[in-house]
Amino acid sequence: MAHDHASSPSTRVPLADHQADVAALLTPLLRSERRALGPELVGRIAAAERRAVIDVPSADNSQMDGFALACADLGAAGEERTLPVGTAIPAGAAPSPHEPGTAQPIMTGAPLPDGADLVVPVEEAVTGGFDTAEVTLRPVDVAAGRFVRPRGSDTREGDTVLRAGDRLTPARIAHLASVGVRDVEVLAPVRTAVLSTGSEVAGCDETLPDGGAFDANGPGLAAALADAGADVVAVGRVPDDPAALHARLAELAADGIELLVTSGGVSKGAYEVVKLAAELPGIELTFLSVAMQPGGPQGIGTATVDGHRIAWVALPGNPVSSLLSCELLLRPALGAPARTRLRLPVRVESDEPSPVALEQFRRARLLPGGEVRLAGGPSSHLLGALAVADALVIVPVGVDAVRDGDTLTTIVLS
Ligand SMILES: Nc1nc2c(c(=O)[nH]1)N[C@H]1C(S)=C(S)[C@@H](COP(=O)(O)OP(=O)(O)OC[C@H]3O[C@@H](n4cnc5c(N)ncnc54)[C@H](O)[C@@H]3O)O[C@H]1N2
Ligand code: MOO
Repeated sequence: MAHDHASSPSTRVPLADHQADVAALLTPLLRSERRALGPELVGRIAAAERRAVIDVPSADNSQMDGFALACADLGAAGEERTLPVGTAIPAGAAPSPHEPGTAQPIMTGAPLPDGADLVVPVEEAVTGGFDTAEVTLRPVDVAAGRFVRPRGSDTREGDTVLRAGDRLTPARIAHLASVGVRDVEVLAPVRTAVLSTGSEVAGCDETLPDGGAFDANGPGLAAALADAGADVVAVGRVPDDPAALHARLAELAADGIELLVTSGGVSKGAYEVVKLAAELPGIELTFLSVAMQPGGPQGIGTATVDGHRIAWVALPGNPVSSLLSCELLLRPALGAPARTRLRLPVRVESDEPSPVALEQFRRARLLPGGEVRLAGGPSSHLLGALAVADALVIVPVGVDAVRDGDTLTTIVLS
């Protein structure tokens, strides 16, 4: 059954409210799974906190190939001292206490013996070296702790090294491994289907009908949803025929789809296929107008087919509208980490009007000097400008124009 909330200005729904509704729809789909650390986890989103199992470094160790010794056996900085060469300490050794009065060869990463308190790098040996009986050192500095990496100076046992919502990156995976974490809880990808609606929409391997459009939304939404952590298992198209859409829903239900994202068919035309399909049994969709541009017309609800319930987010068909809606509604609802938001001065050639009742999202390029320049106009078919944009400038409700030099909140997309 369809519920159509009128879209007069007074009934427009604030973006934040619709974001909350989409998040609530998807929350039951967000489950976690335990996975061993591995390269396939790059981009996955942590579902639980993890803490360091050990101190890193695990012992005070040497930062240089050189000589471990006691400050007391050296003179002032720059002064030469000749010392007998003691027992060498390779990385991985468990050294005995420091032999007082000696300079013990020590390699980078090897534990500092008890009683030694600095390392003089081998480059500061004037004569002799690792394999001579004596070495003459002229250290440029003799401070205790020189070239010693203290135990736990990177991370301490018990430190939080991963929080729920963090995205796993190569550096995070390296850090987790270094502190003894072997596996992590990550969000299980939501089994998702993307359907582009519209009889004018053709696949890139098809002949374009007169006046038609190649399907931009299927590939674009699939990529954006995968980037947000979804498992996109089906990407398809349906014509403006509610029966065809209904038949497709049955296939998706049989395939265990948990989330359906459609584009198109939600505005005010005579052949709005999603709205028409919403009259069919098992479908509960609410249509609304969100106070945003692009992306005003939206739908949300469920389809229950053969006892299988699919969460359904119905996005508008214009390519920029669907992709921006995915960014603002579905990405956070899938648990992806929030994008960086910066307050930046905006550069425009001349005043750019903005609908005062709507939160407007303008495509933009970040400038090297910490400013941002609008790219292309506000129309929601201008996909080329979105393709080169690395930022979205938010023009809030109540603002009627962007003027050169205005400072506005900017979402960094890259
Ligand atoms: N009388 C009104 N007309 C429209 C309104 C309105 O409030 N009153 N809203 C406009 C806004 S805003 C948007 S956004 C669109 C949304 O329309 P639909 O969701 O019904 O989308 P369609 O009509 O199916 O398509 C719109 C546009 O996008 C092209 N399109 C659709 N799918 C794809 C695709 N997969 N790949 C590439 N291009 C696609 C389609 O050909 C149309 O040009 O409604 C406005 N109208
Ligand atoms: O909301 Mo529509 O997306 O402005 O073109």
